[in-house]
Amino acid sequence: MSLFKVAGLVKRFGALLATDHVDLEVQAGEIHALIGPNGAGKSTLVNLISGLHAPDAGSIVLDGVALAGLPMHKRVEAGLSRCFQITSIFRDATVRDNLLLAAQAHAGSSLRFLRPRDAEPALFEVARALAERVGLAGQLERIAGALPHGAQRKLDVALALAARPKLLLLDEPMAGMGPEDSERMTELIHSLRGDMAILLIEHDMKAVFALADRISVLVYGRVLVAGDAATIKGHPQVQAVYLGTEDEAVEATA
Ligand SMILES: Nc1ncnc2c1ncn2[C@@H]1O[C@H](COP(=O)(O)OP(=O)(O)OP(=O)(O)O)[C@@H](O)[C@H]1O
Repeated sequence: MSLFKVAGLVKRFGALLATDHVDLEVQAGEIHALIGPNGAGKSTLVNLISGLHAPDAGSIVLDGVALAGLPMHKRVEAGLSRCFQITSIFRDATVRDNLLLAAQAHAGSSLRFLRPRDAEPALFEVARALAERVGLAGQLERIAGALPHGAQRKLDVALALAARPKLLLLDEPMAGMGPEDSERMTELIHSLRGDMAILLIEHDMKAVFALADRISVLVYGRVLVAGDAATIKGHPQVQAVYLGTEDEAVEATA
């Protein structure tokens, strides 16, 4: 049984069908990439999943919990965590303070039974472990806004990991990165494999093909095809969408 399932999801913006009866399944521990040309509806789908938009129809289920209709914090409680295209860090605070805030926000019942004097070291340890997880253990005292772009994106991932998600949504984690930082981010995402399921929205095809167990191709709001990297690479309609003319792309989704 899949960990995460989207079925018949629809979102309209006026006359525009931005999400056209989308079905999507992510297995536990799987990295599932969502690709598609500009305007295909990737961000809209991610916004529906995370709760920024309300769907017009369809269901979104994570580990048996129906997410559609739940406020964002309830979705986080259900096991969903999201990294944003624009980083959500506190730029004037240190890396440690960013992580402490995130750790505290998600500590929930795990700290309730500790005395206050024991809770603080426990939070510091969570913050340290999160920094280590993303390769920022040596940067804890640095002001987050002064970190290089690649390190800020890593911090963003660490903040999302603080929620200990079952499903991590990564929205263009390589955006604005040079080849070296992209390579490092690919390694980081690879290191998360198995600990949680990941839904990866990314334009960097090298990273997508290196990481994804399965890929769904979105075109004009619809899933054109879903499959492993070999299936997607060899799919003539996908090639038409990416390499062909607009007409071919329209035919591909017809
Ligand atoms: N809030 C909105 N109001 C009206 N139309 C919208 C809104 N958000 C997105 N759209 C439209 O929905 C369609 C899908 O856009 P979306 O941003 O989801 O695509 P995308 O695949 O994420 O594109 P990109 O790769 O460029 O980020 C586009 O035609 C876009 O103009």
